[in-house]
Amino acid sequence: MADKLFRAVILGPPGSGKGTISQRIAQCFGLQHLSSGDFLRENITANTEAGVLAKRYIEQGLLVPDHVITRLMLTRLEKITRQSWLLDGFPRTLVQAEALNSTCDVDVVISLNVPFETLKERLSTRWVHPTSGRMYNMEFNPPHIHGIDDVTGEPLVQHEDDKPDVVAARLREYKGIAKPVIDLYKKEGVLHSVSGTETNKIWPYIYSLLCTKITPVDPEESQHSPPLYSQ
Ligand SMILES: Nc1nc2c(ncn2[C@@H]2O[C@H](COP(=O)(O)OP(=O)(O)O)[C@@H](O)[C@H]2O)c(=O)[nH]1
Ligand SMILES: Nc1ncnc2c1ncn2[C@@H]1O[C@H](COP(=O)(O)OP(=O)(O)O)[C@@H](O)[C@H]1O
Repeated sequence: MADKLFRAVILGPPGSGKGTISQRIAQCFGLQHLSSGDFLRENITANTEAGVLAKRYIEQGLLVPDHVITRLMLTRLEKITRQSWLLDGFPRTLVQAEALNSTCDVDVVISLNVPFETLKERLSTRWVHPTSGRMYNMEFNPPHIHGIDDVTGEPLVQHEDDKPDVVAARLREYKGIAKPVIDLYKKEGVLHSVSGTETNKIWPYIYSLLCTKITPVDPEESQHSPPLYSQ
């Protein structure tokens, strides 16, 4: 079980906790965490051709065109031949899921269901440290010093697409687009749906599920590590 490369995908609307849960999975199970959103933001910062194009869509709360994100992600995945991975934010559309399927088999898909009101609240109070991807929630897991990353002391930023006007557009768009992706993975028998309003309550289920498929890097530590949130 430990030797086979393991490929996982986490699905869920913006704000459902994909990034937060992916960081825990990566830490506990040693998977490489690949976030399409982080990857796009890196491209925007580096001013690549794909980044310049993506920026126009992201600022309006729209999805980046399938061919742009698919090329970026699949090129990245081709280079990862020896490490198990977890995709966060990709695939988001049926076209993307089919493109991924044509290159590899996915072992597990985790789909997060979180109520709409909870999502809106979380996104409008989300701030990040751009270099590391560390996420904060101004009400729930705030930084020690307002607006400053706990580890580096650098300023936190709010993603353009987490600003209130854009959030509503993103959530509306997600609903219709995600269903065919979820249906595809259900049909393939790899889908595991988890519902809840709190990451800490969802996490034990995900941890147990993954333990049936892959060996934790450090089982002792992962079972006893303190929760990120106190809710
Ligand atoms: N209130 C609350 N906030 C959470 C919880 N889990 C994650 N968050 C915060 O909600 C925001 C969205 O989470 P994130 O992991 O970025 O979601 P993603 O958009 O699906 O990747 C971030 O600010 C997180 O710190 C939770 O259980 N409760
Ligand atoms: N797979 C994708 N397909 C199209 N656009 C994407 C994809 N992944 C990310 N994006 C774009 O980047 C933005 C930020 O993505 P991400 O950080 O994953 O958002 P969140 O974590 O809030 O769900 C999205 O709103 C979208 O415009």
